[in-house]
Amino acid sequence: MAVDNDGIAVVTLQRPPVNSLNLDLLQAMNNTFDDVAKNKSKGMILTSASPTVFSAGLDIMEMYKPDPKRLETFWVTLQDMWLKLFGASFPTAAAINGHAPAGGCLIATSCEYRVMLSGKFTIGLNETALGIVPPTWIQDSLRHTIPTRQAEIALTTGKMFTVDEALKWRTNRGAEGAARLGPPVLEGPQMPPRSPDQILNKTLKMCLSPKMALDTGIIKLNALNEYLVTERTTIVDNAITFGIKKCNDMDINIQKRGRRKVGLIDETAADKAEAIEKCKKFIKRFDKIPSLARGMTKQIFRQEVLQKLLTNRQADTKQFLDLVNQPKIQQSLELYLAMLKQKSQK
Ligand SMILES: CCCCCCCCCCC/C=C/C(=O)SCCNC(=O)CCNC(=O)[C@H](O)C(C)(C)COP(=O)(O)OP(=O)(O)OC[C@H]1O[C@@H](n2cnc3c(N)ncnc32)[C@H](O)[C@@H]1OP(=O)(O)O
Repeated sequence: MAVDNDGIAVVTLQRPPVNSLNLDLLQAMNNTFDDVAKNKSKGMILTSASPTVFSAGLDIMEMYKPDPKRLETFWVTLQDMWLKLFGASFPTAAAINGHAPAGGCLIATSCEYRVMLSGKFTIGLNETALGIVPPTWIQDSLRHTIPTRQAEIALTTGKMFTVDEALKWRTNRGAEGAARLGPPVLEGPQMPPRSPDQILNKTLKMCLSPKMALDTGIIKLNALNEYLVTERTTIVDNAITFGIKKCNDMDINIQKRGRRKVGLIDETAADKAEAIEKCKKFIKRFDKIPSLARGMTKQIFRQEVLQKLLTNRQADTKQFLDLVNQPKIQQSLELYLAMLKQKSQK
């Protein structure tokens, strides 16, 4: 842990090669979170010493052929880590400088703010894809971060989000929708881009002109009708071009406005230093907010989710121990470890 001049603690996970969460690392995290609270730090930023992995999630070695007592302590320590981090009264942010699967995503979603490095990294709760049901409180962490519907789809599909997807969700309207209609007809001498309103107003003006004879007016209206029907694609393209130009003139970012944000991460950064700076900026937002009021408001906001685990802690532990001790799960863990080893040797 390093505390900067502003009193913000930067906590770096440092368990090579992939910061997998074993009992020792979880205990060290818990002690550090207690220190941050005791020192009355202004806030805490979690990051990783690895250049490519924030955290690979739970250390599978803790669950494979486990010692029963250690396994129980491992799970209770993980619960403690989550209760301390999710329930921390001080501001928390994650500078996610690499992959964050499963338990890695849990740490990130337990924080209040997330900045992830742009690049080929992924983040998400992949448990379902591994044949495991994520415990309620782990599901709650995601549901607390992104909209319920997207959380349900992500959890049931074991979705690992790319950085871009984590920031945004699927597209609906906007620039990409326009692209689906084909390339817009750009400005030219024959067809300058005009809004549909401009075209109709001009025709109406012509038709209402006292100089216009009735038969000429009818001919013109018929011509307009034919034009609207046969040239509808061009008209739509022109309307889109017109809209895009207007948005650009008004400095409106249509690319961003057209996409729905999933918000699993709040911002991206080019490197770790920038990610930490952005996290600090988030924490400094609370400089003028009384810290007691802030902390209590956060805890009330998160209370329901925290209380659910506190009430069901023993049952949750028993469920985990029963699951891990199943021969079928032990077999899956063995296969998964072998697969990871094989992949790392390639
Ligand atoms: C199957 C799980 C059953 C769990 C049973 C019940 C649990 C209920 C609780 C549910 C809540 C949380 C669950 C979890 O967190 S489970 C862990 C899920 N994590 C993953 O699936 C990530 C696996 N790792 C990776 O995908 C990659 O390692 C990663 C993208 C993170 C990094 O890739 P990179 O190429 O940089 O590194 P390598 O893959 O080469 O790995 C290097 C060495 O590290 C070992 N490794 C990786 N991840 C783990 C891990 N989670 N636990 C232990 N060891 C891990 C890997 O085998 C390599 O080892 P060697 O160098 O010795 O070959």
